[in-house]
Order: sequence, then C-alpha cells, then structure tokens
Amino acid sequence: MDLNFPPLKNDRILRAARGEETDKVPVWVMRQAGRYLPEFRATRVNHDFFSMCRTPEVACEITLQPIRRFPLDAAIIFSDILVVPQALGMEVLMKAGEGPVFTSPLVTPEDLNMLETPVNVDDKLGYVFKAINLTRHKLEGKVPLIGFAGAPWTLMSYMIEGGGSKTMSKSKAWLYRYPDESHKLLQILTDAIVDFLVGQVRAGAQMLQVFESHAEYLSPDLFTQFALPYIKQIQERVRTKVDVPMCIFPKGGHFSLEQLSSVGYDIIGLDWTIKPDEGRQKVGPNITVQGNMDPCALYGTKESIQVIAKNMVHRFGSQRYIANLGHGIYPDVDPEHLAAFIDGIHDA
Ligand SMILES: Cc1c2[nH]c(c1CCC(=O)O)Cc1[nH]c(c(CCC(=O)O)c1C)Cc1[nH]c(c(CCC(=O)O)c1C)Cc1[nH]c(c(C)c1CCC(=O)O)C2
Repeated sequence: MDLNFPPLKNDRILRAARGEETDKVPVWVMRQAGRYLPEFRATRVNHDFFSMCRTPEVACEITLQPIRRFPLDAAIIFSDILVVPQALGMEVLMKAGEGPVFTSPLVTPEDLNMLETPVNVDDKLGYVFKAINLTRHKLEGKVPLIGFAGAPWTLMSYMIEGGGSKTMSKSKAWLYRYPDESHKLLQILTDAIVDFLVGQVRAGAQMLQVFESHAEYLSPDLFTQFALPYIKQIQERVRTKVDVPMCIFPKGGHFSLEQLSSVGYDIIGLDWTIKPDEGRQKVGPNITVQGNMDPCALYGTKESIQVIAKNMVHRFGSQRYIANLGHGIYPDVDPEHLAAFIDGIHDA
C-alpha cells in the first residue's frame, strides 16, 4: 500500500474535532454515498451491495460521488457496519427493499462456537483497507477520509435479530438471560472492531466514527453494563496504536451523553431528538458535537432547509461543531436539497 498521500487542502473537520478554530462550520452527511444519488443507483443496478463493498475500485468510486457534486468537508468510505459479522463467518445478504438479512442468526449461546475467532482483519477485511488507501489517493487531498465501524451492541443485536427489528427483544433477551455469554460476544466483537479501525487508519483513514445505532433500545442500566465499557475499550485500545479524531454516535441515547463524554472520544454525534443547547451542555465544553438536523427537514423547500440549517448553527455555535443530519439521508431526498443544506451551513 502506498502511504505517500497528497497534502490535505481542507482540514476544517479535523480542526473542529481537535477544538481548533474553523473559518466555516464543517459539514458531512451520514449515508452521503447512497441511493438518493442517481449515479449511485446507476452503479447499484449492476452490482450486489456487498460485492460493491468488496471491490475497492467500486467502493472508491461511490465514496467520491457526493464529493464531486457537493462542497462537503469530508468523505466517508463506502462500506457497511455488517462487514464485521461477515468477517466472523456469518452470512449477511442485502435484500432490496428489506435491508440486511442474516441467513443463520445467533439463537443460543452455543452458537457463539460457530464464530470464526480471532478475526485476522488483513485476511477478512483487507478489501476495506485497499478501498480506503485507493480513495485517499483519489481524493487528492480535497477533504479528509472517514473510516467507521458499528459498535459492539449494535452489531450483536443484528447478529441475533438477523435483520431489522422494532423491539430488539431477541437480542435484549440475551442481555437478561445470558449476561456472561453476552459479554463474551461483545468482547469478541470489540477485539475485531479494534483491529479493524486500526487497520483503516493505517491504510489512510483520517477520522473514525463508531455507530452505536441501537443505543435507543437500551435502558440506561443496560447501556452502562453492555455498551459503554466496550465503546470505552475501543477508544483506549485504538488510541494506543494510531492517533486520529474519534467520533461516537449513540443514536437515541440521550441518557448516555454525560457518561460518553468521559470515555475519551473527541466528537459525540447527536440525533435530531435532542435540543442543540441540551446536547452541548450534556457533553461539556471539551468535546466537539456533531449533528443533528432531522433528515426529514430535507423534504422541505430549499429556503426552509437553509433557515433550519442556519438556525442550527446558531444554536450549536460555530466552533467545536460539525454539522450533519441526526441520522442517514433518506433515499428519496432530492440531491438539490442536500446542496441547499450544505450551503446553509457554510453561509451561517
Ligand atoms: C445500522 C447501519 C447499517 N449500516 C450502517 C449503519 C449505521 C448507521 C445507521 O444507523 O444507519 C452504516 C453505513 N452504511 C453505509 C455506509 C456508507 C457510508 C456513508 O455514505 O455513510 C455507512 C456508514 C452504506 C449503505 N448501507 C446500506 C445502503 C443501501 C443499500 C442498497 O443500495 O440496497 C447503503 C448505501 C444498507 C443497509 N445497511 C444497514 C441497514 C439497516 C441497511 C438497510 C437500510 C437502508 O437501505 O438504508 C446497516
């Protein structure tokens, strides 16, 4: 892998992450490479979703699509959080209109024996490292490249539910009925995630985001027992090997913000259900906040989007702040409306 990268021309997001002054508020959008872009859909018709993730040239091309169109301040590598369960030997398919489906989800703790551990990330996930390295070169220093992984609880819940769920009752049942085995699974995932994130930075990722998308299903006590310790461990262990800003996004986990502010992440991502001042106050002055416009606000007019975007910047303040949506952009959003959002942020 060629690690001689072109010089970075826009470091706004890295500056905001480190608490340094920024001329404009940096902005990127979760799922910015995705189905709302006609060029993504055109590539997607010819490919299976996970084959796209496994082909570095395709993953690179899709990562660059939104960067060519919009003045975004970061790129995020095209991949999925479910590549880690796949690396542990589980089969995951992406079904059109249905989302991810595991062919054999975990049912009882004995099923943990089927997981192929420890994961050699170079063998199993080397395709992500190659995609990152290629993309960092192809970006030509335009903006930083973000790497990511799902957090252990979110991945555990997918591995047990086998796909989407309204209640997470099967995976939460594990937490209550099999706490020891749940910890065993969470630790297996944590070990794989740490190596995976370190490998992404060594390949060229300049910032990392950990997605705890299923925080919202946990009670504060369950979060403290089964999510927080692993989120903390990931930060500590990754940081002993590489040094880039790290973001944790606990979707729906307002109750966890104070606790999360003490486990070492540079950035905490907020969903749209919390007021900017309240989120800011909960994470404290030494952490950068990211978020949190309602993704559905992009269905409004361009004018209304700009008003909401500017108002959001005023409420968060322009420093130690990274603008984003409160969750991923939806597939039926007009790309021109995303452009209005980005302009609204940069002009605020
Ligand atoms: C939970 C989760 C997943 N994947 C991810 C999360 C965490 C963020 C979140 O809470 O949404 C993370 C993810 N998924 C994808 C990215 C790529 C980078 C980006 O542009 O943000 C990232 C960062 C591509 C994707 N991941 C997926 C698509 C669409 C797949 C398709 O084209 O069929 C993309 C572009 C599919 C996916 N992948 C997943 C689901 C539930 C789905 C189906 C729902 C949907 O279709 O939006 C699992």
